[in-house]
Amino acid sequence: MKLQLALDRLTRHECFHLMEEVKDYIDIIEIGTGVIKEYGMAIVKEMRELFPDKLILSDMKTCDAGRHEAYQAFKAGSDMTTVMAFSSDLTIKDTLQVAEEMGAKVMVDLLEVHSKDRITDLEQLGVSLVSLHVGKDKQAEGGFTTDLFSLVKESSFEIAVAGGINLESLPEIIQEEPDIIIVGSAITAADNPKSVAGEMRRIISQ
Ligand SMILES: O=C([C@H](O)CO)[C@H](O)[C@H](O)COP(=O)(O)O
Repeated sequence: MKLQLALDRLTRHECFHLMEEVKDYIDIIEIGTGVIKEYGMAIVKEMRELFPDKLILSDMKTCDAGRHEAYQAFKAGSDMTTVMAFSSDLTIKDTLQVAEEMGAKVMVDLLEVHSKDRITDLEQLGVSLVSLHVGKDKQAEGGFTTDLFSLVKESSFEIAVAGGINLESLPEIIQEEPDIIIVGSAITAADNPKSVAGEMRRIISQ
């Protein structure tokens, strides 16, 4: 089980400072959508240079122009990019094709997908990694809960989970054995990010 740190709603300086602080506990650095919108692909390139041993996911949240955006992410040094599950099949196919060509990976974001039919479509498109995700705004009604796993039950996907996951919710979530735990604010907005990241790593490694 991997721990992915989502760098969202942070300045460039805060992103690098935080990563330095928690790097020992993190497997995947997620450059958040808003951070990419603020600083462009340049910040992905800089992270790649500073953290050559970490996996990097650019949270592009692509919903159109899949080929172009996938090239942007991978050419900047990302190991993974994200595409929205509600996008056209053609967008998802193009993104997957570029990833294959570049030896990289695509995480399909299931934000607001509730239909098992879409899950079947994604399997048929050759998707291998999805994220069960409760969006930031939706978290006002509650964060990620284990009920969400039912959407992908019996699928063969690798599963990532995201949406307000914290030290309190983590122990129950790991019982479902997802492949990737994505955590943002619980670490980035903590008084002591290093101690929260360390504790999360300890819980995941148990
Ligand atoms: O993808 C995310 C969200 O849509 C904001 O861009 C976050 O990276 C993800 O939800 C993890 O962050 P937290 O919910 O703060 O843990």
